Amino acid sequence: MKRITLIRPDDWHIHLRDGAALQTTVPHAAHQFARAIVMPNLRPPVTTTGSARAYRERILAAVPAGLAFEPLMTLYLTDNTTAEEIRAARDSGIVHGVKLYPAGATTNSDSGVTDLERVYPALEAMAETGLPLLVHGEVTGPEVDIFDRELRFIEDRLAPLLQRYPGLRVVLEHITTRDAVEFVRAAPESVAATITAHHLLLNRNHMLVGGIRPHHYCLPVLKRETHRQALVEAATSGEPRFFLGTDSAPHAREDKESACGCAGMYTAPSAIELYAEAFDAAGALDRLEDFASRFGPAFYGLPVNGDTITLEQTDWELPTSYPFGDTSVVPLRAGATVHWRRV
Ligand SMILES: NC(=O)N[C@@H](CC(=O)O)C(=O)O
Ligand SMILES: [Zn+2]
Ligand SMILES: [Zn+2]
Repeated sequence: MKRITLIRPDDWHIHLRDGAALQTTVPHAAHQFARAIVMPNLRPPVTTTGSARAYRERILAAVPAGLAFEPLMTLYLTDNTTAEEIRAARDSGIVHGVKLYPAGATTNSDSGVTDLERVYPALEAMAETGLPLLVHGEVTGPEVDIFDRELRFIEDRLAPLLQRYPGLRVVLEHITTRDAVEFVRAAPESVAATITAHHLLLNRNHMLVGGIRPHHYCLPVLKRETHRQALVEAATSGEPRFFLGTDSAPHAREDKESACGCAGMYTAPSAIELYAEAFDAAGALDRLEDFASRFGPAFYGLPVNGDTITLEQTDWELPTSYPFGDTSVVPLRAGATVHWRRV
């Protein structure tokens, strides 16, 4: 039986939600990962260090006894974020990034940035202090096809932004296209990208062929197979600027299985196993540890974790759903087989 031991991984992009949902999301994350970059798109969003500190306490209160889990907090960038707020965040030691959601791009992004010019003072402070900008890289104009929104963001928004702030540290989150891979490769070393397990495993046929599958709908939306292949190639390349970020994004079952379903896949319960499947399929299991456990800490200037996890190639079935507050959440692979398992 194939087995692999890794330095304990971290998740550099997760949605834990809030309130009762934390009782589900935090244990799932903490069983997998030592640390996670926690996205701030709550309602209302986490826009200040004070609210990040309070959210961090609520997360820590949901960590199961006996597990160590460190939430790495982020602020939600708005048109009104000041340079002082950025400096306070940096000085706090608990905030590790600032998230740019173009207004209207994704779940709970209506308080997002309407025009990059409005956040120049905040970006300047980030470039000065080295606090990374974490980017949901999609434009939102109704005239732009949903499959082109990442590329348009890169060319029309991100490239000029990096010209203006060459020192700015940027993580292009949950990349989905060959174009994004090429952009990161050509960009300065201060630019990196996270890649999800679902974008390594699925293409848009998995969402649309044989019936529309709301649990395979996320943003940026799944792309064609050639893009998936480019992502696998990047993730398994050993290049340190591509690292693990699950973008695990739970929504209540009824909000997904709906005439207007929410975007997001819940991958936290079996995230590292799903990555192992993708790396194994590419014949690159020996590259998983760097991607999952070393490159993220290196980018964020943090030490690698001191303990390990072991995975073995065994089939097991994921539950069809998990409790989620007073409702339920359907994970990716619900009721189906996962081919790797933590031991
Ligand atoms: N990825 C998603 O499809 N959804 C995320 C938001 C995001 O990361 O864009 C969510 O918060 O639900
Ligand atoms: Zn996003
Ligand atoms: Zn996300």
